[in-house]
Amino acid sequence: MRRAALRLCALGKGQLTPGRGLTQGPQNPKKQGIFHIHEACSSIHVNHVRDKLREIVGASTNWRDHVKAMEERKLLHSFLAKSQDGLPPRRMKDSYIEVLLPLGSEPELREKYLTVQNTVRFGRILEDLDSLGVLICYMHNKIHSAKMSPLSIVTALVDKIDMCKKSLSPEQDIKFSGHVSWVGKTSMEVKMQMFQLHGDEFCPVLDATFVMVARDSENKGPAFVNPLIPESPEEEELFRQGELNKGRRIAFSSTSLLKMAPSAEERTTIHEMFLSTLDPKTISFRSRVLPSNAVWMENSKLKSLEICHPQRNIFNRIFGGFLMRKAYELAWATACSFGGSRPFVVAVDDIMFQKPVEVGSLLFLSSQVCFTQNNYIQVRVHSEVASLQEKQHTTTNVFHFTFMSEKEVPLVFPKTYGESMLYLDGQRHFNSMSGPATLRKDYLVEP
Ligand SMILES: CCCCCCCCCCCCCCCCCC(=O)SCCNC(=O)CCNC(=O)[C@H](O)C(C)(C)COP(=O)(O)OP(=O)(O)OC[C@H]1O[C@@H](n2cnc3c(N)ncnc32)[C@H](O)[C@@H]1OP(=O)(O)O
Repeated sequence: MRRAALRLCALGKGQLTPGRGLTQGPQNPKKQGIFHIHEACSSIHVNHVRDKLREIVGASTNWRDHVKAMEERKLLHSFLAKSQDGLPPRRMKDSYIEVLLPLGSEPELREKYLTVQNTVRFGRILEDLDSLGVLICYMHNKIHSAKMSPLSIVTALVDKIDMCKKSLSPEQDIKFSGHVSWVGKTSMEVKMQMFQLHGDEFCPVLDATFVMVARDSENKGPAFVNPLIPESPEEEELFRQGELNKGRRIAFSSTSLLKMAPSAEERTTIHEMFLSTLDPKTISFRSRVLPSNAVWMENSKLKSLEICHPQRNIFNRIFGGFLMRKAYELAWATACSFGGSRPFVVAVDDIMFQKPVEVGSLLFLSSQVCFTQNNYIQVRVHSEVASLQEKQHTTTNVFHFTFMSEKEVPLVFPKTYGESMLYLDGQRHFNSMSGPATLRKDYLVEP
């Protein structure tokens, strides 16, 4: 079964090894998973990540110049490699970056990340991870003689994010690091970690794996990426894991309920739920009665609409991080309204960017509770786009979030066959989360 993508785990120092597998120098932070404060000096400021990206893709800060600049990217086509063999291999440390988010020392920056409960907005962290992942891939594919890159790198998948620390403080500096850990022909796996300052040490709080895909200068077709050469047994293990991850993703998608019937056990679950909603007074399959302490799935929905303005775009596509933040915040509100108390996110399952969201489109987000158990609420967010001219809607993403509520929550009951499939899918995502019972209340992550 597929592992949950964002998982809260009890973490002892040393459970994560930042930059693990990297062989030397400043790229090899302490194996124990802790940075000392004086080691933070080589980091770039979080605001510079986007400046650097702008420079690399040749984007402007205003829309009119940006459109022109994107047109000019056509000229970069000639720099694209005809085959992967024509590209020089890179090492993991070539793409290694450290980024500082100085929440402690820059109060004006803190405002952007602050929740009303005085914790860090997790949606903002998702956005930063997305931008960092793209920058890391550009470092891997850097052409040393050119300032701009002919590649358009897009986020394809948030494979997993493991939270490893209790609540994130908005008053302590945060540090990110990451590097490319595996490459295919046109795709790259990126591993990133996040640390927060405690005393004079940066301690691990989050571990993330994204998959990015390289496209040509105009983002119209695939483009080759530089090969990756592991340099040590640790790096070889990371690379091998990347290969296994690819196989695991294929296997997981082939058993999707969109392709295959539910298992016998799952069918029994659904039938028993159906029987428990039949009205004993009428011998009929049609009269349905909601059991006590339960909610019909259709009554657990929240929806939102975004008009996709140019502000958050790359290659005329809306940033993946922005989409993740919007979906996450809607899911949080859905869990809050369903459970009637404050929810804490415990898992984010793989977020697949199936289709781009074009600047100017309408983005419809639809969030729904699809499975519950004890204090846990499994929320699914479906996102689709429509252009202003055409009425036709296209699915771009499906997000799965697991929340833990302060109180026990009602059961959710499907009425239709389609809702039953949503229920089973939610259950699969919930069960793929390892050890929810071990999660503690102080492992808080807010919207
Ligand atoms: C006022 C003006 C303002 C302007 C501001 C401008 C500022 C710019 C600078 C600041 C930038 C900062 C923002 C950071 C941007 C972040 C990037 C994004 O968000 S990007 C936006 C958000 N993202 C999007 O919009 C992306 C939307 N999605 C897509 O476009 C497509 O689905 C696709 C391209 C990702 C794949 O298309 P598909 O037809 O399937 O392609 P192929 O069959 O050719 O396969 C190619 C390779 O991909 C692999 N692979 C594929 N899928 C997966 C997967 N799920 N899982 C794993 N792997 C996957 C597949 O195995 C193969 O690998 P390999 O064997 O070659 O190694």
